[in-house]
Amino acid sequence: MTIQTWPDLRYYLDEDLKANGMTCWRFQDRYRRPEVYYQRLMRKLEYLLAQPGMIARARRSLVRFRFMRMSIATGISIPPGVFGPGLSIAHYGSIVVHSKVRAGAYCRINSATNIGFANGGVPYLGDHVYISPGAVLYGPITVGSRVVIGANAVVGKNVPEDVTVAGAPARVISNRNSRSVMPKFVPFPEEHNAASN
Ligand SMILES: CC(=O)SCCNC(=O)CCNC(=O)[C@H](O)C(C)(C)COP(=O)(O)OP(=O)(O)OC[C@H]1O[C@@H](n2cnc3c(N)ncnc32)[C@H](O)[C@@H]1OP(=O)(O)O
Repeated sequence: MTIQTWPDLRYYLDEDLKANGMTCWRFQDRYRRPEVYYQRLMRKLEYLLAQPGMIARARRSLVRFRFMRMSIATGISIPPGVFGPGLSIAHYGSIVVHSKVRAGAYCRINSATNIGFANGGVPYLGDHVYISPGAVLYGPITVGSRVVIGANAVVGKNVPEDVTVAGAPARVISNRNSRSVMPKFVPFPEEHNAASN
């Protein structure tokens, strides 16, 4: 699912706020939560990229400019169209994600992480994947839903659902899933919840 319509955009913005522990967006949050502001500009850009016409193109240029400026200010480089609804970016600071990566809903990503291209492809991540600080994911791999990637893990192979992996190279260290490490405010809706715990 990607953002195509105005209701899609509203849905993504609402789920992103929930996943970041917020109930509404106020002007001052641009300065208090710059990583969430970055994310909102990313969602607006995703919406505008799907709109035809001259006006949309003009608005797209403006939003893209503000998005790029926030990218430099926050150190976050997540291209539009990568993460599903309910993304939660834990802190500003270096986060780099390749534009072809696809990730599901309600993922949480920490700083000093990199999800990138290698061996001819990029990772595909399921829902509710928790990425700890310093993790690197690369290559044409699949990371199952509700996985925890440990701090400083180097992940270059497929990871099954509902496990915790850590180390370099990463290996499964337990069958604990991301429910145990996600903050309480990250939603686990029923449809994303079937196999957890
Ligand atoms: C600013 C902020 O606060 S942002 C938030 C930052 N914090 C985080 O993101 C939390 C990151 N947490 C981790 O990395 C944790 O280690 C987890 C969640 C991956 C694993 O936690 P647990 O399931 O409790 O694992 P546990 O501590 O029992 O360790 C099990 C084994 O894995 C090893 N292990 C755990 N984490 C790692 C790791 N990141 N890298 C390598 N080995 C690890 C342990 O040494 C232990 O090995 P042993 O059995 O040989 O002694």
